[in-house]
Amino acid sequence: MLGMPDRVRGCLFDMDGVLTRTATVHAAAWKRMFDEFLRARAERTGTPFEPFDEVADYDRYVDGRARLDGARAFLTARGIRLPEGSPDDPPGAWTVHGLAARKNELVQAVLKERGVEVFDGSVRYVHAVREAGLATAVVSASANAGHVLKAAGIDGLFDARIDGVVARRRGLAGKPAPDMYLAAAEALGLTPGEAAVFEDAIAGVAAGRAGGFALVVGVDRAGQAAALREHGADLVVTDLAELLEPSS
Ligand SMILES: O=P(O)(O)OC[C@H]1O[C@@H](O)[C@H](O)[C@@H](O)[C@@H]1O
Repeated sequence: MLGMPDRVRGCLFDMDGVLTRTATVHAAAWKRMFDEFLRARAERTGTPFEPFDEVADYDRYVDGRARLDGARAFLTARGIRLPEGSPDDPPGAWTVHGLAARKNELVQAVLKERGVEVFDGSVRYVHAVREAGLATAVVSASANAGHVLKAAGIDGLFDARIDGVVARRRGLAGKPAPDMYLAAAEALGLTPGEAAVFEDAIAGVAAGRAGGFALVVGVDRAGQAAALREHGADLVVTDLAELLEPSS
């Protein structure tokens, strides 16, 4: 039913890039923040400025991961060691917290200015899933998820939400660990074998595979179908509306 095995009784949706058109907002904010930092550091150390790649670096190091995890992963990949700092660090300070705070400042400014758009095919699919009697949850690394869902007008479509705020409070490991998806299935009263995962990020499909879910659907928004399959997607679509077609 709806492209899923019959044993599936609940659907667990990533948010940025699956439900809402916000992955590009995050990618642009990561680029602006890291480029500000990398340029200043290059000047200070007399080394060449190598910008953040909005596609390759985003997909590989930060997409789907919690803000601090993403900041750390990219810095480590560049061989840059910064102090961890603390949540009180001013945005832009040369610490993991400071850079993450600057990225969040940029994301929030864009969301405030432009609002949030949804993927219509995804919203139609969520409605169809609910009409079929299945439970739904949002599983997002973002600490801004509650605000984004509300701004998009779709917060009422989900029975549970495990987001960046909940993960921090409960000490859940972020994607690619399966913990957030497992917590969402549990919140719906389901086993992983009764739930399907919908993800556009490499770290997200990897979390779905690691959790042993009934189905992992990769949503390819950036021409990375092969990588999504390789890391855990059982099937890949470019839009969830494809799963509404009668042949599926
Ligand atoms: O910074 P936030 O809003 O807590 O979001 C954390 C991460 O959330 C994920 O959903 C995005 O794919 C990442 O790009 C983002 O950085």
